[in-house]
Amino acid sequence: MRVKTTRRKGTGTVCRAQSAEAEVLHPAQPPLAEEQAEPVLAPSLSPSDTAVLPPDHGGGTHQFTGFVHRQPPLEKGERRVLGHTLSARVAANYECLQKRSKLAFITPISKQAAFTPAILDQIAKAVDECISSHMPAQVSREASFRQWLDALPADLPVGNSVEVFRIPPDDPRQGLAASGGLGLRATRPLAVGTILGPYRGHVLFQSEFNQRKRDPSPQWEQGVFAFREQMESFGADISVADDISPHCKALAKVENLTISAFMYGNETCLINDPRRSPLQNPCEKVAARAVNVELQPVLIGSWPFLFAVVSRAVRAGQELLLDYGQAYWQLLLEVIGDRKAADVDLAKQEARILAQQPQQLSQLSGSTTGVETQASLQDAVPSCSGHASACGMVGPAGEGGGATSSPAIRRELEPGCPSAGQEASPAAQLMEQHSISAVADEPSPQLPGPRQEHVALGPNASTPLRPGVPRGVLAGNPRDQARPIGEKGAIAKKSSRHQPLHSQPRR
Ligand SMILES: C[S@@+](CC[C@H](N)C(=O)[O-])C[C@H]1O[C@@H](n2cnc3c(N)ncnc32)[C@H](O)[C@@H]1O
Repeated sequence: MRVKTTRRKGTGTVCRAQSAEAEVLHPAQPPLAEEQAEPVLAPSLSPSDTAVLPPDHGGGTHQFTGFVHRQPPLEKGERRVLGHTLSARVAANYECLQKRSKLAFITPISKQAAFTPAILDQIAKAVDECISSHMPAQVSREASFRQWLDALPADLPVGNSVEVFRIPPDDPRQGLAASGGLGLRATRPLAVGTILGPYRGHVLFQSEFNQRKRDPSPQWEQGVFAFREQMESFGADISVADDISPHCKALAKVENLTISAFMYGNETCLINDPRRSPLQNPCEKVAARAVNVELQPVLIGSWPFLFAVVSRAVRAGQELLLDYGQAYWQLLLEVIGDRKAADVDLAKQEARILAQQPQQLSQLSGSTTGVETQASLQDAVPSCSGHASACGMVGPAGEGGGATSSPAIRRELEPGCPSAGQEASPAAQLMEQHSISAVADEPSPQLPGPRQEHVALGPNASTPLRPGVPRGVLAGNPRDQARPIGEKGAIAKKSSRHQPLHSQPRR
């Protein structure tokens, strides 16, 4: 969701005093009788009959989901702020920007009339109150803005005004219930401006995100394409308009940021899209009244954080719904197409190998069953030795599953692997003797090659789940510098082999 900001001076901003004085709100907050926002409430899930509890992130395949109780541990250099786990590179930029920040503000970035200035003010105040109520006791209200920033809590809870539920089988949205989908609903009436919580996730530069989605953890057993699908499905771009503020020029020049809730998410990552059949018709439009939540970027100091905020009054029991945007669904369709093509390709290869050489393969593996033969074949497929992780390969059979034997996947994922000119491994030589490599190396016309992806939406496009963002100089490395963002109101997607498609992934 790349959102053009039309921030009005003096609105939607909470100014925190730099001095030892108490915080100053300005402008004065007008009372909003009907649309009184509430700060995020204490954590807990309502134990209703259909409520679903999140899995722990603690090993086993169940960790591979969006909504997790415990997030993965921090990697070296990473930092967790307000539910946003910043990669080491992002964290370095964050620290640098915040250190130099002259902005002692909490500023929701206004976008496309989603919220009135009064509601933006209210959001700013609610964020401030929510953060303050989760600050360590030693950071008083009189702390300087810098101290306050340094002490921002690692996470903020989602209150018990929402609960997770399983989508019922009679839900009119095609495929949502069948995929075992979860959703989020209100447990009581929610007013416009209510903050549901941070959109918790892993914040990466776009280039890091592209690398990460090709590099699943060794425990992931469903192939690289399925991993990518999940990463995209829970991804959102953190979008800040270039002219967000004269104080934030540096930020506007940072490379695009993506946040993925996959394996990191809280309840907010379960907010569904209201479209009926977006996977059949990704261009399906959404009636504004069907949407009741926005992913709202809020600048805290000089850094944008994403919060899920109620944008239309919600009744108790009503599902919370977010317009993912057409670009999301177009990209998701593309990703699903890639995954299916890889599956088909793999199945074909395995069938052909088994049909052609069952006897020899049995002898080769010393086994007599087809299953064992497949397993030993996967063992024999040359791997990117020493590059397993960087190449996105999932290792030997038993760890990575059959998907790694797909040449298409290897083509896409093995930039660091031995090239054709290099000496083949003993296993590869053995395979060659048995006519296996010819099959494995056959090009697959259905499969896409590596692609460069970039999705950005202009201010007039409907909001995709993936917000777009900043570009820039702060990334330091020229390779990380901004890529062009599309024309206003347009979708810009670069693909070396594909026509521009739009948006996003799914589970
Ligand atoms: C961010 S997740 C939302 C939570 C998801 N339902 C779950 O159970 O994890 C986004 C995914 O939910 C599914 N989804 C959301 N809205 C949908 C809709 N209107 N129709 C079909 N699938 C939908 C898609 O699989 C999509 O990629």
